Amino acid sequence: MTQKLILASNNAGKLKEFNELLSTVGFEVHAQGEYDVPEAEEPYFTFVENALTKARHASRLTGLPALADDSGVCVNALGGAPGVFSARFAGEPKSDARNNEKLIADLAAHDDKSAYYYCVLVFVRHADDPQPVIADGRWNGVIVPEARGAGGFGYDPHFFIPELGKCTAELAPEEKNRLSHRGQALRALVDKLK
Ligand SMILES: O=P(O)(O)OP(=O)(O)OP(=O)(O)OC[C@H]1O[C@@H](n2cnc3c(O)ncnc32)[C@H](O)[C@@H]1O
Ligand SMILES: [Mg+2]
Repeated sequence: MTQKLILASNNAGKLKEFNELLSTVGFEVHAQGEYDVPEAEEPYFTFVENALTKARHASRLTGLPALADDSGVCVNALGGAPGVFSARFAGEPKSDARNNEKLIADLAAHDDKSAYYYCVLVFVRHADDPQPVIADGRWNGVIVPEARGAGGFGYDPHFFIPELGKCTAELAPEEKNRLSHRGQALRALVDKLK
């Protein structure tokens, strides 16, 4: 039996990756936008609290199980910034282009360009689920000043994987999903749901 699930996100890049990742796992996936769920507040300083809030919000408004993702890029020389603030690093309105510009400018004076993507997923069976299912994933890379590639979203044109010699925007969708923080987290989550 397929189980209906709400993806508690408005980010088109994430939704595309989740549709690819979840297509094989027996869930009928609906973005929260299909149910007119507005964006939830993300007031917290931890990924897990923001993800839990987003999942509960979507589940409360739809009456369905919900999966939320809170993620970001954490840059070591910047003390882990932009981290939980990745989506709005350069302020409102959200803009990948301005976020990337600010990241490159802030890092220009630093030799250490190492960074990692981090993703927490939270699944709730209902809005007040006392046992949310939580999984995370991490993907190490290096921030490069020149944009490369047209795939992915967000910081992908500047997130370089030394072992592949490519930025994550240069990867085929399947390759990104196989390696990414989100792919790792989703496989761990699905294992916990079995
Ligand atoms: O909250 P929702 O609606 O899911 O969408 P969002 O874009 O606001 O998502 P987050 O609050 O979790 O912020 C995550 C940001 O981190 C960045 N990010 C996360 N995963 C990424 C990935 O796989 N590739 C590139 N950038 C990523 C990107 O800038 C995202 O906007
Ligand atoms: Mg957000």
